[in-house]
Amino acid sequence: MCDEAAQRREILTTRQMRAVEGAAIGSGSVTGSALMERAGAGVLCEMLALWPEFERPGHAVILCGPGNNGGDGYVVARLLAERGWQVRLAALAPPATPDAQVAAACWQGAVATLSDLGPEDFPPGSLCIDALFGTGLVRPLAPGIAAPLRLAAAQGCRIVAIDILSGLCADSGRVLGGLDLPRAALTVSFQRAKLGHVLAQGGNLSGVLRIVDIGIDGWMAAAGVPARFAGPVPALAKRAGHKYDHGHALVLGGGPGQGGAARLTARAALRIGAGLVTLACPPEALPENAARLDAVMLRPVADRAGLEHLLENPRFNALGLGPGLGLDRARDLVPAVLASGRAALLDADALTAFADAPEALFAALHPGAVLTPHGGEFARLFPDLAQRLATPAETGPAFSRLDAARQAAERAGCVVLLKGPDTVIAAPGGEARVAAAVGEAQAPWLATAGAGDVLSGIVTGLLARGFAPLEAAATGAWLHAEAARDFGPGLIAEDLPERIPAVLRALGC
Ligand SMILES: NC(=O)C1=CN([C@@H]2O[C@H](COP(=O)(O)OP(=O)(O)OC[C@H]3O[C@@H](n4cnc5c(N)ncnc54)[C@H](OP(=O)(O)O)[C@@H]3O)[C@@H](O)[C@H]2O)[C@@H](O)CC1
Ligand SMILES: Nc1ncnc2c1ncn2[C@@H]1O[C@H](COP(=O)(O)OP(=O)(O)O)[C@@H](O)[C@H]1O
Ligand SMILES: [K+]
Repeated sequence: MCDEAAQRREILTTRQMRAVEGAAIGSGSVTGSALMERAGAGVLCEMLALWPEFERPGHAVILCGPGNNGGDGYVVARLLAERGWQVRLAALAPPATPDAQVAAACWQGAVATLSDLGPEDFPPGSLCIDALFGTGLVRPLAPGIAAPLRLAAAQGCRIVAIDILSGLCADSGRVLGGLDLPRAALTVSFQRAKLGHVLAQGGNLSGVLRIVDIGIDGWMAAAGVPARFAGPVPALAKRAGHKYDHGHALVLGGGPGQGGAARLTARAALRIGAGLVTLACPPEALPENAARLDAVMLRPVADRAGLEHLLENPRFNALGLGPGLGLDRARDLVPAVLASGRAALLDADALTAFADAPEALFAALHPGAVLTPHGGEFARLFPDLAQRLATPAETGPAFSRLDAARQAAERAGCVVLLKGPDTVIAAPGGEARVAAAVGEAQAPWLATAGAGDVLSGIVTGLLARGFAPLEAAATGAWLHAEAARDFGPGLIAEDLPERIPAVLRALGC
Protein backbone atom coordinates (compact mmCIF):
# COMPACT_ATOMS: atom_id res chain seq x y z
CA MET A 1 0.00 0.00 0.00
CA CYS A 2 1.40 3.42 -0.90
CA ASP A 3 2.04 6.08 1.74
CA GLU A 4 -0.74 8.26 0.42
CA ALA A 5 -3.32 5.51 0.82
CA ALA A 6 -2.06 4.88 4.36
CA GLN A 7 -2.41 8.58 5.18
CA ARG A 8 -5.94 8.67 3.84
CA ARG A 9 -6.82 6.01 6.38
CA GLU A 10 -6.15 8.33 9.31
CA ILE A 11 -9.15 9.42 11.39
CA LEU A 12 -8.79 12.52 13.52
CA THR A 13 -10.29 13.87 16.71
CA THR A 14 -11.33 17.53 16.78
CA ARG A 15 -8.24 18.31 18.85
CA GLN A 16 -5.99 16.69 16.29
CA MET A 17 -7.70 18.51 13.41
CA ARG A 18 -7.33 21.85 15.18
CA ALA A 19 -3.66 21.12 15.84
CA VAL A 20 -3.07 20.41 12.14
CA GLU A 21 -4.96 23.52 11.00
CA GLY A 22 -3.16 25.59 13.65
CA ALA A 23 0.24 24.33 12.52
CA ALA A 24 -0.58 25.07 8.87
CA ILE A 25 -1.83 28.59 9.59
CA GLY A 26 0.95 29.22 12.13
CA SER A 27 3.57 28.38 9.51
CA GLY A 28 2.49 31.42 7.53
CA SER A 29 2.08 29.32 4.38
CA VAL A 30 -1.69 29.58 4.33
CA THR A 31 -4.38 31.70 5.97
CA GLY A 32 -7.58 30.55 7.67
CA SER A 33 -9.53 32.45 5.02
CA ALA A 34 -7.78 30.59 2.23
CA LEU A 35 -8.57 27.26 3.89
CA MET A 36 -12.19 28.31 4.19
CA GLU A 37 -12.31 29.14 0.47
CA ARG A 38 -10.82 25.73 -0.35
CA ALA A 39 -13.30 24.05 2.00
CA GLY A 40 -16.29 25.80 0.40
CA ALA A 41 -15.09 25.07 -3.12
CA GLY A 42 -14.55 21.44 -2.12
CA VAL A 43 -18.11 21.14 -0.84
CA LEU A 44 -19.46 22.40 -4.16
CA CYS A 45 -17.21 20.10 -6.12
CA GLU A 46 -18.30 17.01 -4.16
CA MET A 47 -21.99 17.91 -4.49
CA LEU A 48 -21.68 18.19 -8.24
CA ALA A 49 -19.70 14.97 -8.47
CA LEU A 50 -22.34 13.05 -6.52
CA TRP A 51 -25.33 14.71 -8.17
CA PRO A 52 -24.36 15.79 -11.73
CA GLU A 53 -27.94 17.03 -12.24
CA PHE A 54 -26.99 20.00 -10.08
CA GLU A 55 -24.85 21.33 -12.91
CA ARG A 56 -28.22 22.89 -13.70
CA PRO A 57 -28.81 25.57 -11.09
CA GLY A 58 -31.43 24.80 -8.48
CA HIS A 59 -32.62 26.08 -5.14
CA ALA A 60 -30.64 25.89 -1.91
CA VAL A 61 -31.10 26.94 1.69
CA ILE A 62 -27.85 27.55 3.56
CA LEU A 63 -27.97 27.37 7.38
CA CYS A 64 -25.02 29.27 8.89
CA GLY A 65 -23.78 29.13 12.48
CA PRO A 66 -21.58 31.74 14.18
CA GLY A 67 -18.24 29.93 13.85
CA ASN A 68 -15.99 28.87 11.01
CA ASN A 69 -18.43 26.15 9.98
CA GLY A 70 -20.84 28.97 9.28
CA GLY A 71 -17.99 30.69 7.41
CA ASP A 72 -17.75 27.69 5.08
CA GLY A 73 -21.50 28.10 4.53
CA TYR A 74 -21.12 31.71 3.38
CA VAL A 75 -18.49 30.58 0.86
CA VAL A 76 -20.76 27.85 -0.51
CA ALA A 77 -23.67 30.32 -0.71
CA ARG A 78 -21.56 32.72 -2.77
CA LEU A 79 -20.25 30.00 -5.10
CA LEU A 80 -23.74 28.60 -5.71
CA ALA A 81 -25.15 32.08 -6.39
CA GLU A 82 -22.32 32.69 -8.87
CA ARG A 83 -23.46 29.55 -10.70
CA GLY A 84 -26.99 30.92 -10.95
CA TRP A 85 -28.57 29.10 -8.01
CA GLN A 86 -31.41 30.62 -6.03
CA VAL A 87 -29.90 30.81 -2.57
CA ARG A 88 -31.71 31.54 0.67
CA LEU A 89 -29.22 32.01 3.53
CA ALA A 90 -30.37 31.91 7.15
CA ALA A 91 -27.98 32.63 10.03
CA LEU A 92 -28.31 31.58 13.64
CA ALA A 93 -26.20 34.56 14.73
CA PRO A 94 -23.76 37.00 13.12
CA PRO A 95 -20.35 35.53 12.25
CA ALA A 96 -18.15 35.58 15.33
CA THR A 97 -14.71 34.58 14.03
CA PRO A 98 -12.48 36.75 11.81
CA ASP A 99 -12.44 34.20 8.97
CA ALA A 100 -16.22 33.75 9.05
CA GLN A 101 -16.63 37.54 9.07
CA VAL A 102 -14.51 37.81 5.93
CA ALA A 103 -16.55 35.08 4.24
CA ALA A 104 -19.84 36.69 5.32
CA ALA A 105 -18.70 40.07 4.01
CA CYS A 106 -18.26 38.52 0.57
CA TRP A 107 -21.87 37.28 0.56
CA GLN A 108 -23.94 39.82 -1.33
CA GLY A 109 -27.37 38.31 -0.72
CA ALA A 110 -29.90 38.69 2.05
CA VAL A 111 -29.49 37.05 5.44
CA ALA A 112 -32.60 35.63 7.11
CA THR A 113 -32.92 34.16 10.59
CA LEU A 114 -33.59 30.47 11.16
CA SER A 115 -37.09 31.16 12.40
CA ASP A 116 -37.92 32.94 9.10
CA LEU A 117 -37.74 29.63 7.26
CA GLY A 118 -40.94 27.81 6.35
CA PRO A 119 -41.90 24.83 4.18
CA GLU A 120 -42.03 27.08 1.09
CA ASP A 121 -38.25 27.57 1.39
CA PHE A 122 -37.67 23.87 0.74
CA PRO A 123 -39.29 23.12 -2.63
CA PRO A 124 -39.03 19.57 -4.01
CA GLY A 125 -35.56 18.71 -5.29
CA SER A 126 -33.86 21.52 -3.39
CA LEU A 127 -30.79 21.33 -1.20
CA CYS A 128 -30.27 22.23 2.45
CA ILE A 129 -26.66 23.02 3.28
CA ASP A 130 -25.96 22.54 6.98
CA ALA A 131 -23.21 24.95 8.04
CA LEU A 132 -24.48 25.46 11.59
CA PHE A 133 -21.76 23.71 13.58
CA GLY A 134 -18.77 21.57 12.79
CA THR A 135 -15.95 20.55 15.06
CA GLY A 136 -16.85 23.35 17.49
CA LEU A 137 -20.16 21.85 18.71
CA VAL A 138 -20.01 21.61 22.49
CA ARG A 139 -23.62 21.27 23.64
CA PRO A 140 -26.96 19.97 22.28
CA LEU A 141 -28.79 21.86 19.55
CA ALA A 142 -31.59 24.01 20.94
CA PRO A 143 -35.01 23.10 19.45
CA GLY A 144 -35.08 26.20 17.27
CA ILE A 145 -31.72 25.27 15.74
CA ALA A 146 -32.62 21.67 14.92
CA ALA A 147 -36.02 22.75 13.50
CA PRO A 148 -34.89 23.85 10.00
CA LEU A 149 -32.94 20.60 9.53
CA ARG A 150 -36.03 18.61 10.44
CA LEU A 151 -38.18 20.78 8.20
CA ALA A 152 -35.80 20.23 5.30
CA ALA A 153 -35.94 16.46 5.82
CA ALA A 154 -39.72 16.49 6.14
CA GLN A 155 -39.94 18.36 2.81
CA GLY A 156 -37.79 15.69 1.16
CA CYS A 157 -34.78 18.00 0.72
CA ARG A 158 -31.31 16.53 0.49
CA ILE A 159 -29.20 17.71 3.42
CA VAL A 160 -25.51 18.36 2.78
CA ALA A 161 -23.52 18.58 6.02
CA ILE A 162 -20.42 20.74 5.92
CA ASP A 163 -17.71 18.94 7.92
CA ILE A 164 -20.25 17.05 10.05
CA LEU A 165 -24.00 17.03 10.58
CA SER A 166 -24.80 19.69 13.18
CA GLY A 167 -25.70 18.09 16.50
CA LEU A 168 -23.27 15.19 16.07
CA CYS A 169 -20.23 15.21 18.33
CA ALA A 170 -17.27 15.02 15.93
CA ASP A 171 -15.24 13.00 18.45
CA SER A 172 -17.74 10.29 19.28
CA GLY A 173 -20.48 10.30 16.63
CA ARG A 174 -23.00 10.63 19.41
CA VAL A 175 -25.87 13.10 19.10
CA LEU A 176 -25.49 15.56 21.95
CA GLY A 177 -28.61 15.64 24.08
CA GLY A 178 -29.90 12.48 22.37
CA LEU A 179 -31.97 14.50 19.89
CA ASP A 180 -33.69 12.93 16.94
CA LEU A 181 -31.76 14.33 13.94
CA PRO A 182 -32.40 13.82 10.24
CA ARG A 183 -29.77 12.05 8.18
CA ALA A 184 -27.47 13.94 5.84
CA ALA A 185 -27.46 12.69 2.25
CA LEU A 186 -23.85 13.85 1.91
CA THR A 187 -21.20 14.97 4.38
CA VAL A 188 -18.17 16.79 3.04
CA SER A 189 -15.29 17.02 5.49
CA PHE A 190 -11.75 18.28 5.19
CA GLN A 191 -8.35 16.60 4.88
CA ARG A 192 -9.22 13.56 7.03
CA ALA A 193 -12.34 11.80 8.32
CA LYS A 194 -13.25 12.52 11.94
CA LEU A 195 -14.23 9.84 14.42
CA GLY A 196 -17.72 11.31 14.59
CA HIS A 197 -18.34 10.38 10.96
CA VAL A 198 -18.07 6.67 11.61
CA LEU A 199 -18.71 5.95 15.29
CA ALA A 200 -22.11 5.50 16.97
CA GLN A 201 -24.97 7.35 15.23
CA GLY A 202 -22.46 9.24 13.08
CA GLY A 203 -22.08 6.26 10.76
CA ASN A 204 -25.70 6.39 9.74
CA LEU A 205 -26.39 10.12 10.05
CA SER A 206 -23.42 11.22 7.92
CA GLY A 207 -24.73 9.60 4.72
CA VAL A 208 -22.19 9.50 1.90
CA LEU A 209 -18.88 10.78 3.29
CA ARG A 210 -16.42 12.67 1.12
CA ILE A 211 -13.11 14.10 2.26
CA VAL A 212 -11.75 17.17 0.47
CA ASP A 213 -8.03 17.92 0.32
CA ILE A 214 -7.55 21.49 1.55
CA GLY A 215 -3.79 21.25 1.24
CA ILE A 216 -2.60 20.76 4.81
CA ASP A 217 -1.11 17.27 4.62
CA GLY A 218 2.30 18.80 5.25
CA TRP A 219 1.32 19.57 8.85
CA MET A 220 -0.27 16.24 9.70
CA ALA A 221 2.55 15.46 12.12
CA ALA A 222 0.83 17.86 14.53
CA ALA A 223 -1.91 15.22 14.92
CA GLY A 224 0.44 12.79 16.67
CA VAL A 225 -0.61 9.17 16.15
CA PRO A 226 -4.20 9.18 14.88
CA ALA A 227 -6.55 6.22 14.79
CA ARG A 228 -6.73 4.61 11.36
CA PHE A 229 -9.30 2.83 9.28
CA ALA A 230 -8.71 -0.91 9.19
CA GLY A 231 -8.08 -2.23 5.72
CA PRO A 232 -6.18 -4.74 3.64
CA VAL A 233 -2.44 -5.12 4.12
CA PRO A 234 0.17 -6.61 1.78
CA ALA A 235 0.93 -9.36 4.33
CA LEU A 236 -2.44 -10.98 3.52
CA ALA A 237 -0.81 -12.49 0.43
CA LYS A 238 0.54 -15.90 1.34
CA ARG A 239 4.28 -16.06 0.98
CA ALA A 240 6.03 -19.18 -0.25
CA GLY A 241 6.64 -22.00 2.20
CA HIS A 242 5.48 -25.22 3.79
CA LYS A 243 2.17 -25.43 5.67
CA TYR A 244 4.09 -25.30 8.94
CA ASP A 245 5.48 -21.93 7.90
CA HIS A 246 1.96 -20.50 8.08
CA GLY A 247 1.17 -21.51 11.63
CA HIS A 248 -1.01 -24.08 13.33
CA ALA A 249 -4.16 -22.67 14.91
CA LEU A 250 -5.84 -24.54 17.74
CA VAL A 251 -9.53 -23.82 18.26
CA LEU A 252 -11.11 -25.08 21.46
CA GLY A 253 -14.70 -26.20 21.17
CA GLY A 254 -17.46 -27.21 23.57
CA GLY A 255 -19.62 -30.22 24.26
CA PRO A 256 -22.02 -32.23 22.06
CA GLY A 257 -24.72 -30.20 20.35
CA GLN A 258 -22.76 -26.96 20.80
CA GLY A 259 -20.08 -27.52 18.22
CA GLY A 260 -21.30 -25.34 15.35
CA ALA A 261 -19.76 -22.12 16.63
CA ALA A 262 -16.26 -23.55 17.05
CA ARG A 263 -16.48 -25.29 13.68
CA LEU A 264 -17.25 -21.93 12.05
CA THR A 265 -14.25 -20.47 13.90
CA ALA A 266 -11.97 -23.28 12.78
CA ARG A 267 -13.10 -23.13 9.15
CA ALA A 268 -12.53 -19.38 8.99
CA ALA A 269 -9.03 -19.80 10.46
CA LEU A 270 -8.24 -22.28 7.70
CA ARG A 271 -9.74 -20.09 4.95
CA ILE A 272 -7.66 -17.08 5.95
CA GLY A 273 -4.55 -19.13 5.44
CA ALA A 274 -3.39 -20.71 8.67
CA GLY A 275 -1.24 -23.66 7.53
CA LEU A 276 -3.10 -26.10 9.78
CA VAL A 277 -6.11 -25.86 12.03
CA THR A 278 -7.03 -28.29 14.78
CA LEU A 279 -10.29 -28.27 16.68
CA ALA A 280 -10.02 -29.67 20.20
CA CYS A 281 -13.27 -30.77 21.79
CA PRO A 282 -14.39 -32.92 24.72
CA PRO A 283 -14.12 -36.67 23.87
CA GLU A 284 -17.89 -37.03 23.86
CA ALA A 285 -18.19 -34.41 21.10
CA LEU A 286 -15.71 -36.18 18.78
CA PRO A 287 -18.30 -38.14 16.73
CA GLU A 288 -20.36 -35.04 16.02
CA ASN A 289 -17.34 -33.01 14.95
CA ALA A 290 -15.76 -35.87 12.99
CA ALA A 291 -18.91 -36.06 10.91
CA ARG A 292 -18.66 -32.37 10.04
CA LEU A 293 -14.95 -31.72 9.51
CA ASP A 294 -12.48 -32.65 6.81
CA ALA A 295 -9.51 -30.33 6.39
CA VAL A 296 -9.81 -29.19 10.00
CA MET A 297 -8.14 -31.77 12.25
CA LEU A 298 -9.74 -33.02 15.41
CA ARG A 299 -8.29 -33.84 18.84
CA PRO A 300 -9.95 -34.71 22.15
CA VAL A 301 -9.24 -32.36 25.06
CA ALA A 302 -11.24 -33.22 28.16
CA ASP A 303 -9.87 -30.61 30.51
CA ARG A 304 -7.00 -28.34 31.47
CA ALA A 305 -4.57 -31.25 31.92
CA GLY A 306 -5.48 -32.49 28.46
CA LEU A 307 -4.88 -29.07 26.98
CA GLU A 308 -1.53 -28.70 28.71
CA HIS A 309 -0.52 -32.05 27.29
CA LEU A 310 -1.55 -30.98 23.79
CA LEU A 311 0.33 -27.70 24.14
CA GLU A 312 3.56 -29.63 24.67
CA ASN A 313 3.53 -29.53 20.88
CA PRO A 314 5.09 -26.11 20.22
CA ARG A 315 3.63 -25.96 16.69
CA PHE A 316 0.27 -24.74 18.02
CA ASN A 317 1.20 -21.07 17.77
CA ALA A 318 -2.24 -19.40 18.00
CA LEU A 319 -5.16 -20.45 20.18
CA GLY A 320 -8.77 -19.37 19.69
CA LEU A 321 -11.53 -20.05 22.18
CA GLY A 322 -14.90 -18.91 23.38
CA PRO A 323 -17.54 -19.63 20.71
CA GLY A 324 -19.70 -22.51 21.95
CA LEU A 325 -17.13 -23.36 24.63
CA GLY A 326 -19.39 -23.40 27.71
CA LEU A 327 -18.69 -21.34 30.79
CA ASP A 328 -17.29 -24.12 33.03
CA ARG A 329 -14.98 -25.36 30.30
CA ALA A 330 -13.89 -21.75 29.66
CA ARG A 331 -12.99 -21.26 33.34
CA ASP A 332 -10.98 -24.47 33.19
CA LEU A 333 -9.15 -23.82 29.91
CA VAL A 334 -8.55 -20.06 29.68
CA PRO A 335 -5.86 -20.03 32.43
CA ALA A 336 -3.90 -22.76 30.60
CA VAL A 337 -4.24 -20.95 27.28
CA LEU A 338 -2.93 -17.70 28.73
CA ALA A 339 -0.21 -19.41 30.79
CA SER A 340 1.17 -20.88 27.56
CA GLY A 341 2.08 -17.33 26.50
CA ARG A 342 1.02 -18.07 22.91
CA ALA A 343 -1.00 -15.75 20.74
CA ALA A 344 -4.60 -16.16 21.89
CA LEU A 345 -8.02 -14.93 20.87
CA LEU A 346 -10.70 -14.85 23.57
CA ASP A 347 -14.34 -14.35 22.62
CA ALA A 348 -17.84 -15.19 23.82
CA ASP A 349 -17.83 -17.71 26.74
CA ALA A 350 -14.09 -17.18 27.29
CA LEU A 351 -14.98 -13.59 28.25
CA THR A 352 -18.35 -14.13 29.94
CA ALA A 353 -16.76 -16.78 32.19
CA PHE A 354 -14.90 -13.95 33.92
CA ALA A 355 -17.87 -11.63 34.43
CA ASP A 356 -17.61 -12.11 38.20
CA ALA A 357 -13.84 -11.67 38.31
CA PRO A 358 -12.56 -9.58 35.41
CA GLU A 359 -9.46 -8.67 37.41
CA ALA A 360 -8.41 -12.33 37.47
CA LEU A 361 -8.62 -12.38 33.68
CA PHE A 362 -6.72 -9.09 33.32
CA ALA A 363 -3.95 -10.41 35.58
CA ALA A 364 -3.48 -13.44 33.32
CA LEU A 365 -3.67 -11.64 29.96
CA HIS A 366 -0.53 -10.77 28.03
CA PRO A 367 0.29 -8.58 25.00
CA GLY A 368 -0.12 -11.51 22.62
CA ALA A 369 -3.83 -11.79 23.42
CA VAL A 370 -6.86 -10.32 21.64
CA LEU A 371 -10.31 -9.94 23.22
CA THR A 372 -13.29 -9.64 20.85
CA PRO A 373 -16.35 -8.73 22.95
CA HIS A 374 -19.67 -7.58 21.57
CA GLY A 375 -21.40 -4.85 23.55
CA GLY A 376 -22.88 -7.25 26.12
CA GLU A 377 -19.62 -9.07 26.77
CA PHE A 378 -17.79 -5.76 26.97
CA ALA A 379 -20.25 -4.59 29.66
CA ARG A 380 -19.59 -7.77 31.69
CA LEU A 381 -15.83 -7.16 31.78
CA PHE A 382 -15.79 -3.34 31.79
CA PRO A 383 -19.09 -2.30 33.42
CA ASP A 384 -17.97 1.23 34.25
CA LEU A 385 -16.87 1.95 30.65
CA ALA A 386 -20.10 0.50 29.27
CA GLN A 387 -22.03 2.66 31.72
CA ARG A 388 -20.25 5.77 30.45
CA LEU A 389 -21.19 4.85 26.89
CA ALA A 390 -24.80 4.30 27.92
CA THR A 391 -25.07 7.65 29.72
CA PRO A 392 -26.58 10.29 27.41
CA ALA A 393 -23.91 12.58 25.95
CA GLU A 394 -24.59 16.19 26.88
CA THR A 395 -21.28 17.95 26.18
CA GLY A 396 -18.60 17.56 23.56
CA PRO A 397 -16.17 15.93 23.19
CA ALA A 398 -18.29 13.03 24.43
CA PHE A 399 -16.91 9.68 25.61
CA SER A 400 -16.64 7.50 22.51
CA ARG A 401 -16.58 3.78 21.75
CA LEU A 402 -12.93 4.27 20.84
CA ASP A 403 -12.22 5.91 24.22
CA ALA A 404 -13.89 2.89 25.83
CA ALA A 405 -11.84 0.39 23.80
CA ARG A 406 -8.61 2.25 24.54
CA GLN A 407 -9.26 2.27 28.28
CA ALA A 408 -10.26 -1.39 28.15
CA ALA A 409 -7.04 -2.29 26.32
CA GLU A 410 -5.01 -0.44 28.92
CA ARG A 411 -6.76 -2.28 31.73
CA ALA A 412 -6.57 -5.70 30.10
CA GLY A 413 -3.00 -5.26 28.89
CA CYS A 414 -3.86 -6.57 25.44
CA VAL A 415 -5.71 -5.69 22.23
CA VAL A 416 -9.46 -5.18 22.65
CA LEU A 417 -11.82 -5.30 19.66
CA LEU A 418 -15.29 -3.99 20.49
CA LYS A 419 -17.75 -5.29 17.90
CA GLY A 420 -20.53 -3.45 16.16
CA PRO A 421 -21.24 -1.82 12.79
CA ASP A 422 -18.50 0.54 13.98
CA THR A 423 -15.99 -2.02 15.27
CA VAL A 424 -13.17 -0.34 17.20
CA ILE A 425 -9.84 -1.94 17.99
CA ALA A 426 -7.32 -0.60 20.50
CA ALA A 427 -3.96 -1.71 21.81
CA PRO A 428 -2.38 -0.76 25.14
CA GLY A 429 -0.54 2.52 24.56
CA GLY A 430 -3.33 4.01 22.44
CA GLU A 431 -2.80 2.73 18.90
CA ALA A 432 -6.22 2.23 17.39
CA ARG A 433 -8.12 1.13 14.29
CA VAL A 434 -11.72 1.47 13.20
CA ALA A 435 -13.39 -1.13 10.98
CA ALA A 436 -16.38 0.92 9.95
CA ALA A 437 -19.12 -1.02 8.18
CA VAL A 438 -21.16 2.17 7.79
CA GLY A 439 -22.27 4.54 5.07
CA GLU A 440 -21.22 3.27 1.66
CA ALA A 441 -19.34 0.43 3.39
CA GLN A 442 -22.31 -0.79 5.38
CA ALA A 443 -22.72 -4.52 5.92
CA PRO A 444 -26.08 -4.93 7.66
CA TRP A 445 -26.27 -8.63 6.76
CA LEU A 446 -23.48 -9.24 9.27
CA ALA A 447 -26.06 -8.92 12.02
CA THR A 448 -26.65 -12.69 11.90
CA ALA A 449 -26.05 -15.49 14.39
CA GLY A 450 -22.53 -16.85 14.23
CA ALA A 451 -20.94 -13.92 12.39
CA GLY A 452 -18.83 -13.19 15.47
CA ASP A 453 -17.63 -16.82 15.60
CA VAL A 454 -16.29 -16.41 12.07
CA LEU A 455 -14.52 -13.20 13.03
CA SER A 456 -12.86 -15.11 15.87
CA GLY A 457 -11.59 -17.65 13.37
CA ILE A 458 -10.29 -15.05 10.93
CA VAL A 459 -8.35 -13.30 13.70
CA THR A 460 -7.05 -16.60 15.12
CA GLY A 461 -5.92 -17.62 11.65
CA LEU A 462 -4.09 -14.34 11.12
CA LEU A 463 -2.42 -14.70 14.52
CA ALA A 464 -1.29 -18.18 13.45
CA ARG A 465 0.14 -16.65 10.27
CA GLY A 466 2.24 -14.35 12.43
CA PHE A 467 0.27 -11.11 12.30
CA ALA A 468 0.80 -8.91 15.36
CA PRO A 469 -2.33 -8.77 17.57
CA LEU A 470 -3.47 -5.27 16.57
CA GLU A 471 -3.05 -5.96 12.84
CA ALA A 472 -4.64 -9.41 13.11
CA ALA A 473 -7.68 -7.90 14.80
CA ALA A 474 -7.96 -4.87 12.51
CA THR A 475 -7.28 -6.64 9.22
CA GLY A 476 -9.54 -9.49 10.32
CA ALA A 477 -12.42 -7.16 11.15
CA TRP A 478 -12.10 -5.37 7.80
CA LEU A 479 -11.92 -8.64 5.87
CA HIS A 480 -14.91 -10.05 7.75
CA ALA A 481 -17.06 -7.06 6.74
CA GLU A 482 -15.67 -7.11 3.21
CA ALA A 483 -16.69 -10.76 2.84
CA ALA A 484 -20.20 -9.78 3.95
CA ARG A 485 -20.30 -6.87 1.50
CA ASP A 486 -19.07 -9.14 -1.25
CA PHE A 487 -21.80 -11.71 -0.52
CA GLY A 488 -24.61 -9.22 0.02
CA PRO A 489 -28.21 -9.95 0.95
CA GLY A 490 -29.16 -13.31 2.41
CA LEU A 491 -25.79 -13.83 4.09
CA ILE A 492 -25.61 -16.36 6.91
CA ALA A 493 -22.52 -17.10 8.98
CA GLU A 494 -21.60 -20.22 6.99
CA ASP A 495 -21.24 -18.05 3.87
CA LEU A 496 -18.55 -15.86 5.38
CA PRO A 497 -15.56 -18.26 5.36
CA GLU A 498 -16.55 -19.33 1.84
CA ARG A 499 -16.39 -15.72 0.66
CA ILE A 500 -12.87 -15.10 1.92
CA PRO A 501 -11.25 -16.50 -1.28
CA ALA A 502 -13.16 -13.99 -3.44
CA VAL A 503 -12.04 -11.11 -1.23
CA LEU A 504 -8.42 -12.30 -1.28
CA ARG A 505 -8.54 -12.76 -5.04
CA ALA A 506 -9.90 -9.25 -5.52
CA LEU A 507 -6.96 -7.96 -3.47
CA GLY A 508 -4.55 -9.77 -5.75
CA CYS A 509 -3.34 -12.05 -2.95
N1 LIG B 1 -9.86 26.44 11.22
C1 LIG B 1 -9.70 26.27 9.92
O1 LIG B 1 -8.68 26.53 9.39
C2 LIG B 1 -10.76 25.67 9.12
C3 LIG B 1 -11.98 25.34 9.69
N2 LIG B 1 -12.98 24.97 8.94
C4 LIG B 1 -14.32 24.92 9.46
O2 LIG B 1 -14.36 25.42 10.77
C5 LIG B 1 -15.15 24.59 11.58
C6 LIG B 1 -14.79 24.75 13.01
O3 LIG B 1 -15.04 26.08 13.32
P1 LIG B 1 -15.18 26.58 14.80
O4 LIG B 1 -14.04 26.08 15.59
O5 LIG B 1 -15.35 28.04 14.72
O6 LIG B 1 -16.47 25.82 15.33
P2 LIG B 1 -17.98 25.77 14.78
O7 LIG B 1 -18.29 24.33 14.62
O8 LIG B 1 -18.20 26.65 13.66
O9 LIG B 1 -18.87 26.27 16.04
C7 LIG B 1 -18.35 27.06 17.04
C8 LIG B 1 -19.35 28.08 17.48
O10 LIG B 1 -20.56 27.45 17.81
C9 LIG B 1 -20.97 27.79 19.15
N3 LIG B 1 -21.66 26.62 19.65
C10 LIG B 1 -21.18 25.37 19.83
N4 LIG B 1 -22.17 24.52 20.14
C11 LIG B 1 -23.32 25.26 20.12
C12 LIG B 1 -24.68 24.95 20.33
N5 LIG B 1 -25.10 23.71 20.60
N6 LIG B 1 -25.59 25.95 20.23
C13 LIG B 1 -25.21 27.21 19.95
N7 LIG B 1 -23.91 27.56 19.74
C14 LIG B 1 -22.99 26.59 19.82
C15 LIG B 1 -19.72 28.20 19.84
O11 LIG B 1 -20.08 29.14 20.76
P3 LIG B 1 -19.77 29.06 22.32
O12 LIG B 1 -19.62 27.64 22.74
O13 LIG B 1 -18.53 29.85 22.49
O14 LIG B 1 -20.98 29.66 22.91
C16 LIG B 1 -18.91 28.81 18.68
O15 LIG B 1 -19.31 30.16 18.49
C17 LIG B 1 -14.92 23.23 11.02
O16 LIG B 1 -15.96 22.33 11.38
C18 LIG B 1 -14.88 23.52 9.54
O17 LIG B 1 -16.20 23.53 9.02
C19 LIG B 1 -12.83 24.92 7.50
O18 LIG B 1 -13.13 26.20 7.05
C20 LIG B 1 -11.45 24.53 7.10
C21 LIG B 1 -10.48 25.46 7.67
N1 LIG C 1 -25.34 -3.93 11.57
C1 LIG C 1 -24.12 -4.42 11.44
N2 LIG C 1 -23.30 -3.95 10.49
C2 LIG C 1 -22.06 -4.44 10.36
N3 LIG C 1 -21.54 -5.40 11.15
C3 LIG C 1 -22.30 -5.89 12.12
C4 LIG C 1 -23.62 -5.44 12.33
N4 LIG C 1 -24.13 -6.12 13.38
C5 LIG C 1 -23.17 -6.98 13.78
N5 LIG C 1 -22.06 -6.85 13.04
C6 LIG C 1 -20.84 -7.63 13.15
O1 LIG C 1 -21.21 -9.00 13.19
C7 LIG C 1 -20.50 -9.70 14.20
C8 LIG C 1 -21.48 -10.19 15.26
O2 LIG C 1 -20.78 -10.82 16.29
P1 LIG C 1 -21.47 -11.28 17.64
O3 LIG C 1 -22.26 -10.16 18.21
O4 LIG C 1 -20.42 -11.89 18.48
O5 LIG C 1 -22.52 -12.35 17.15
P2 LIG C 1 -22.54 -13.94 17.29
O6 LIG C 1 -22.24 -14.25 18.72
O7 LIG C 1 -23.93 -14.33 16.91
O8 LIG C 1 -21.53 -14.49 16.37
C9 LIG C 1 -19.48 -8.71 14.72
O9 LIG C 1 -18.27 -8.85 14.00
C10 LIG C 1 -20.09 -7.34 14.44
O10 LIG C 1 -19.11 -6.35 14.27
K1 LIG D 1 -22.34 21.23 9.84
